[in-house]
Amino acid sequence: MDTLTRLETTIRQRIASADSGKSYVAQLHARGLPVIARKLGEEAVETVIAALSGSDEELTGEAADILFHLIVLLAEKGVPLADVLAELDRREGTSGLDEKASRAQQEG
Ligand SMILES: N=c1c2ncn([C@@H]3O[C@H](COP(=O)(O)OP(=O)(O)OP(=O)(O)O)[C@@H](O)[C@H]3O)c2ncn1[C@@H]1O[C@H](COP(=O)(O)O)[C@@H](O)[C@H]1O
Repeated sequence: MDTLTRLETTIRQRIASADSGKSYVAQLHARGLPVIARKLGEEAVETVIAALSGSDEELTGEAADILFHLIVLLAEKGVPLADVLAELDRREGTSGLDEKASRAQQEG
């Protein structure tokens, strides 16, 4: 099992355990979706700041934080990480520029 899938399994177990005294994930779950979504937004901002003015080490840490909180958000919503990976697989090999051009054509 890869790192992100193992992390998703742990996160889902923590959400199910609902023991917020012992688990940060369970604590986030108890605080609810708006708090988790806000946390993801904060981590995104911190990642941008690290990219623009931080070290590679800081950016690595912030990138890990954002991936972690994204998987918490997906788990909270019941969206499997596998679905996101499948969507990326589906997009594989299609240039973003080609996709954008075909969208512009469809929109007239
Ligand atoms: N990968 C992570 C991980 N990355 C970051 N974090 C936590 O995410 C939080 C990041 O928030 P901040 O840096 O903003 O810190 P903060 O100000 O204390 O956060 P808030 O008070 O605002 O919520 C910190 O408490 C980090 O410890 C993580 N907590 C847990 N995991 C993984 O999740 C698993 C389950 O964790 P628990 O639910 O705590 O058992 C762990 O075994 C790890 O594998």
